[in-house]
Amino acid sequence: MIEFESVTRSFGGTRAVDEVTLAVERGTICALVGTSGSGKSTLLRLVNRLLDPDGGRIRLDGVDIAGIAPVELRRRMGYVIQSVGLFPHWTVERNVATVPLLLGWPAARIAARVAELLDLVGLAPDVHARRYPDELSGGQQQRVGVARALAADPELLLMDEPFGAVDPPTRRSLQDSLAAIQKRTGTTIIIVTHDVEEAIRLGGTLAVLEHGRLVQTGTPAAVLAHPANEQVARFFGGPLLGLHLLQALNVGNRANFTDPSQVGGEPIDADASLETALARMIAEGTSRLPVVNPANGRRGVLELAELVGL
Ligand SMILES: Nc1ncnc2c1ncn2[C@@H]1O[C@H](COP(=O)(O)OP(=O)(O)OP(=O)(O)O)[C@@H](O)[C@H]1O
Repeated sequence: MIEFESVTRSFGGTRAVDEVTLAVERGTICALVGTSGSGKSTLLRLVNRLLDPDGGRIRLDGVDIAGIAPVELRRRMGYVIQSVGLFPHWTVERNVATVPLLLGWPAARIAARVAELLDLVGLAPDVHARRYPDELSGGQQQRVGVARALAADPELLLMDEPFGAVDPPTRRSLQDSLAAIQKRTGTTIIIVTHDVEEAIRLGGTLAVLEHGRLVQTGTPAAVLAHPANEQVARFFGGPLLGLHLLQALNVGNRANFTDPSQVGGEPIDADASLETALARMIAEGTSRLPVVNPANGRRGVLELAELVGL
C-alpha cells in the first residue's frame, strides 16, 4: 500500500502539490486526474523520489520512503512515461532486461522473463525481441516500455500519460492489455492521465487534483455521479458527463436477471459498459438486449429504461 500524508511540494512560490493525503491500496489502479498543471506528474515523481516533498510523508507498506535510497526504490517500482525512454542502441530484449540485469538475475531467467513479458504485452518475441526501438511503431514502443517497467515484478507501477502519444484505437488496445496484465499480476498501479475515458476504463479509483489539492477520490461511477464541485463536473465532460457515466457503469448494474422472458440476439456481457450497450441498442434499433454474466453464466435482460436509470 502507498500512503500520502499531507504531502506538499513547491516550485518557487507555487505549491504544485498541496497537502495531499491519499491511500492507494495494494493491487488496485489509481488514476490521478485533473487539468494541466494540477500537480499530477509532480505527485507521481514524489513516489519514486525523482522529487522529494517539502512537507508530509509518503509511506510504502508502512515505511517512509524518505529513508529508502532512490536507486533501491526505483528498482522496486516500474516507471513508464509518454516519451517511453527506450535506449535506442539496445534491442527490445536488452531494453526489457534492464532492471533484471541490474539485479544480477541469471541469463536463462532473464530470457524467459523477457519472452513472457513480450507475449503479455502482445509482441511476438521471435519477431520483435531482436529489433531496435526505431524499427517499431509508437504503439509497439509503448508496449516495450510497459514490458520493461514490469520486468522485475515491481510492487508498484508508476505511469505518466503512458499512452498519450498514440492514436485512439491503439490507445484503447494498450489500455485493455494493461488492464488484463494488472488483473493477472495484481500489480499496484498509479497512472497519470488527463484523458477522461482512460481514467474511467482503468481507474479502480480516481484521485482528482485541482491546483495541487486533492479535491475528490472515489470510483469512477461515484465521482461521475456526484462530482465534488463544478470544476470536477466540467473536467468529466460538463453537459456530456452523463455519457461518461454510462462508460463507468456496467450492464450488470442495471440488468434484470430475474426476467424469464427470452430476448433474441447476441447476449451482451454483464461486465460491458452501459455505453457499449446503448451503442448496440442504437445500432440494432432495439430497446432490449439479452445479457449474460460471463462469471456464472446467468442470463438476463437489459431494458433501455433501466439503462438510463428510469
Ligand atoms: N521542475 C519544475 N520547476 C518549476 N515548476 C514546475 C516544475 N515541475 C512542475 N512545475 C509546476 O508545478 C505545477 C504542476 O505541474 P505538473 O507537471 O505536476 O502538473 P500536471 O498536472 O502533471 O500537468 P500536465 O497534465 O500538463 O502534465 C505547474 O504549475 C508546473 O508549472
